[in-house]
Amino acid sequence: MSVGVLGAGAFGTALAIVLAGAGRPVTLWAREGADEMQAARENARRLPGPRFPEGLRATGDLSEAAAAGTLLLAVPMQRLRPLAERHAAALADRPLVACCKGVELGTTLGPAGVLAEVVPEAPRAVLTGPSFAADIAAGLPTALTLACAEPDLGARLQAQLSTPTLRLYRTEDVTGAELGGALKNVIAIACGAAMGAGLGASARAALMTRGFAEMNRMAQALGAAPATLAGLSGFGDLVLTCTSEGSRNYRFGMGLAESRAQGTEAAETVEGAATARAAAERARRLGVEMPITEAVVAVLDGRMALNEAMETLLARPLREE
Ligand SMILES: NC(=O)C1=CN([C@@H]2O[C@H](COP(=O)(O)OP(=O)(O)OC[C@H]3O[C@@H](n4cnc5c(N)ncnc54)[C@H](OP(=O)(O)O)[C@@H]3O)[C@@H](O)[C@H]2O)C=CC1
Ligand SMILES: O=C(CO)COP(=O)(O)O
Repeated sequence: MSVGVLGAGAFGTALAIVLAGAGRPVTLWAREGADEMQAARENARRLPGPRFPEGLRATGDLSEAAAAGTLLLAVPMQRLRPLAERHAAALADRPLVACCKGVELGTTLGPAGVLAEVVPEAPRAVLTGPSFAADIAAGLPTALTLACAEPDLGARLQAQLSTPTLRLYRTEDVTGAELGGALKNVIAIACGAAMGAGLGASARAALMTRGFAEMNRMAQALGAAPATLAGLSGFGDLVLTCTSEGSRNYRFGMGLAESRAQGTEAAETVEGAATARAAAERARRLGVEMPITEAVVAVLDGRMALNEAMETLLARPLREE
């Protein structure tokens, strides 16, 4: 089965490389620079280094990629709706796998919810979990979650998108999988800020653990299963992103501590910034407490300095774990 990847950022390119390397014919659509990539056999701008396998073709013509049997949508979360709206007709009749992590500003929907609104007739799934694009493209072992509410389609996509180095686990809990992938980026910003401020590894462990608790509160309020949050898409991705400077969200948090990140959200893809705001809004509406997320938003919006945010978290009433 052929695969079309829409969005030639780091992640889309890495997925295209590993799938083509495993023998799937893959067409990678880039809105800019496709001819250069196709000639150089490399995405020098977004994922420099890894070479394109023979079965990978880059194109600037979306309809070529959209003709594939399965489509992976690998653009940042806040860009998913404009992309899907613009190309709704081309996306309408084949499985769409959203590969973005986040909550949409305004609607507070995840990627599956956005696709359900824009292209309701297309079967959909979400691919999420702990993986850096560079690791996937280098053929390093990686395990991800493929979430699909339709079990038969989920099983087909799991088989189609697994390779000898990219191992997919399946779940029908789409809400849990997408919230795990979205909310861990907010906690990664908090952890990066704590480490950047020199608060130490114990403080980071506390933020990860209490962050995981608030991820679970939000997810369960929306009907997700705790087991999904404990899996690759929640706990797994939280661990990766909160402990590695390979993460853009974590690095962005470190930058906040050094007062050099405010206003730089647009410089690279930092999904946790918009997601923190959207998740905090959703949590307030649901009556769910998310103190770390609220603290991240307060710092991002310039309403609190980082040390004030930490003091506010530490001054919360003592309670049972
Ligand atoms: N990088 C990683 O390690 C991982 C990323 N992800 C997720 O994948 C998603 C994408 O991230 P990533 O690939 O890293 O991001 P990048 O910043 O590397 O690339 C984003 C890509 O999206 C393209 N894009 C943005 N807006 C549009 C649009 N309206 N139409 C078409 N293309 C558009 C950009 O095009 P252009 O180049 O022309 O600007 C760029 O190629 C995020 O949700 C991220 O959380 C998930 C796991 C791992
Ligand atoms: O989602 C990721 C790892 O699973 C990538 O993390 P960043 O977006 O923070 O770089």
